[in-house]
Amino acid sequence: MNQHWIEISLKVPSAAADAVCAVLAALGSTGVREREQVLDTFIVPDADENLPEVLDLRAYFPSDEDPRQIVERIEQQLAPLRRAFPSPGWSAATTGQVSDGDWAESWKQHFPVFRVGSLIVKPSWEEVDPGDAHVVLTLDPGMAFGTGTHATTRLCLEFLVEEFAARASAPKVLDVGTGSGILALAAAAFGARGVLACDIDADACRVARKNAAANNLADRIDFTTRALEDLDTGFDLVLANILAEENVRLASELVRRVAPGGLLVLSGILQEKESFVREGFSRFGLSGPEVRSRDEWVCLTYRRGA
Ligand SMILES: C[S@@+](CC[C@H](N)C(=O)[O-])C[C@H]1O[C@@H](n2cnc3c(N)ncnc32)[C@H](O)[C@@H]1O
Repeated sequence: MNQHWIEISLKVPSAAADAVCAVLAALGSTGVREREQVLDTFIVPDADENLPEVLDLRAYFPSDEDPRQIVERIEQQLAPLRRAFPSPGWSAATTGQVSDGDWAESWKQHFPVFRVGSLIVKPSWEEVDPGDAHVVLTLDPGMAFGTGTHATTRLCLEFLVEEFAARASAPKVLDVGTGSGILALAAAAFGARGVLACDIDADACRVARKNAAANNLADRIDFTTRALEDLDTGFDLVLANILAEENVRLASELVRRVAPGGLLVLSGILQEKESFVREGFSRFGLSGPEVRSRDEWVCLTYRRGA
């Protein structure tokens, strides 16, 4: 499929970048890049880190829209942000049309089809032959984290594939920090008997619901923005791909939600933070952890006593 896209270029002061990306997403952008990088960042930037003062953004819209109207709507929506973040760094939004042959090729480098055991995750623009895979999920890059390309997500997917292959009964699953919904979708598709997925970010829940519907899994997963402490308990698998600090901060609430004999999977942990997380979970009498690692990330799986 040779799909065409409208590319919007825009320079923005870095302080306004999050708000600008939210505006672009709300206006229908299917993705935003900063130079060659995809804005799918896991690590909260260090306050002392020297970020460039001006970011050169590229946002992509489906080509069935009128480019002039897109620019007009963007400029209208950005007017309050230009006032709130006064800077000489702002540029006007400009458009060009690109085809799969150019930007989407580099997009594809960031979001290739990938396989984890019996699971295939693919973007909607790719057709795949499932072969002997049990599950094929379609997930497009959007404004929520989690197309599976990040090591922390991949580690959780590896866990899910192995766990579902090994267990005799269908588990009840809680996905804390669902982002795009990828882990919840995988669990539901592998046959979980119930999946609850939460995220503090309402936009993430909206994207995740859309992804669930696109994969015919909407009736198998409940998405919520409710806080962890307000959620049910008694889950056989609790997945938390959130940062090390957040895992430790939520430790007792996470453990409380695991059913006796159930598993707690903690991801989003840089290797250098592993001992900090182990320490944070040492007081609960859990067994483990089993450790998986990829790049500079680790994923810890604990089991609660039966
Ligand atoms: C790194 S993303 C993980 C997305 C997806 N689960 C994956 O594995 O790719 C972390 C997500 O956790 C959410 N999050 C962070 N802290 C949270 C909390 N305390 N409760 C619920 N969600 C949280 C963020 O909004 C973000 O969407």
